[in-house]
Amino acid sequence: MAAQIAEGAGRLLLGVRHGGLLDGRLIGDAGDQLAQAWIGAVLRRRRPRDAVLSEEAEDVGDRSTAERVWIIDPLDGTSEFSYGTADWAVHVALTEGGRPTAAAVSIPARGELYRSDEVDTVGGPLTGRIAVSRFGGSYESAHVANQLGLQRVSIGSAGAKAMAVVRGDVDAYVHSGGQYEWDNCAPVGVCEAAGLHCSRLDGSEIRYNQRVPYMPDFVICRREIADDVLAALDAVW
Ligand SMILES: Nc1ncnc2c1ncn2[C@@H]1O[C@H](COP(=O)(O)O)[C@@H](OP(=O)(O)O)[C@H]1O
Ligand SMILES: [Mg+2]
Repeated sequence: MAAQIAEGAGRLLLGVRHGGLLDGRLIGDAGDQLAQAWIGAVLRRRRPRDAVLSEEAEDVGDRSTAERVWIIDPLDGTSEFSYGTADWAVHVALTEGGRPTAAAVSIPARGELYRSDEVDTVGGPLTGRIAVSRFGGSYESAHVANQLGLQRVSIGSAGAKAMAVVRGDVDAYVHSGGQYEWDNCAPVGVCEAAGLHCSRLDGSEIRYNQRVPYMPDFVICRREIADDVLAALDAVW
């Protein structure tokens, strides 16, 4: 279900970009609203008993007592989507007891769909690269890059950066300074299924469906470098 939703919303969003008829703020708003409307309708019809936390909607259901909560970002990387690049994503995760148990991330402009039930374990040679935000990343990510000698690669959208680790394009994605649960829940669900290290910057487990859905810091990286990344962070975090 998560994968179908991520793929379907991705098709809708490609439709929103069709023909270059909209631009700027208008295209971002249209994308956010249309993807949210469709995803909300699907979950109401198909999973009426589950609670839903989405960037673009009021909370649905009582998240404080619900065991099953869908955490959705209908369009992550709205500014990249508006700008016309390919680094934007749809995030769909089911959490149970605060952990993602089924997750999908689509990167529609690349024709890619990542799903926790089918993703391969990430292997192959390390690349010596780290994904950072288009806005340059944080002090902590720069420190990790310097300590491990990683080259920084700018990618928009949390989902697109996380999937760059899954694809094997980069070895790590280190974020601090703010994000919400919808920005990283489905990406973390896919990355965990792909055998990657995922934790808060202090090394603790990432838990979702908190009362205030703020998830401001995390690291996603290849297991081979996880100890070194956490040791580097220990000095600054
Ligand atoms: N300091 C911060 N506080 C809140 N949200 C942040 C943030 N930094 C990044 N984000 C959100 O995380 C997503 C990826 O950002 P970035 O590409 O800069 O890494 C974006 O989501 P949206 O595009 O869904 O708004 C962005 O809004
Ligand atoms: Mg987002």
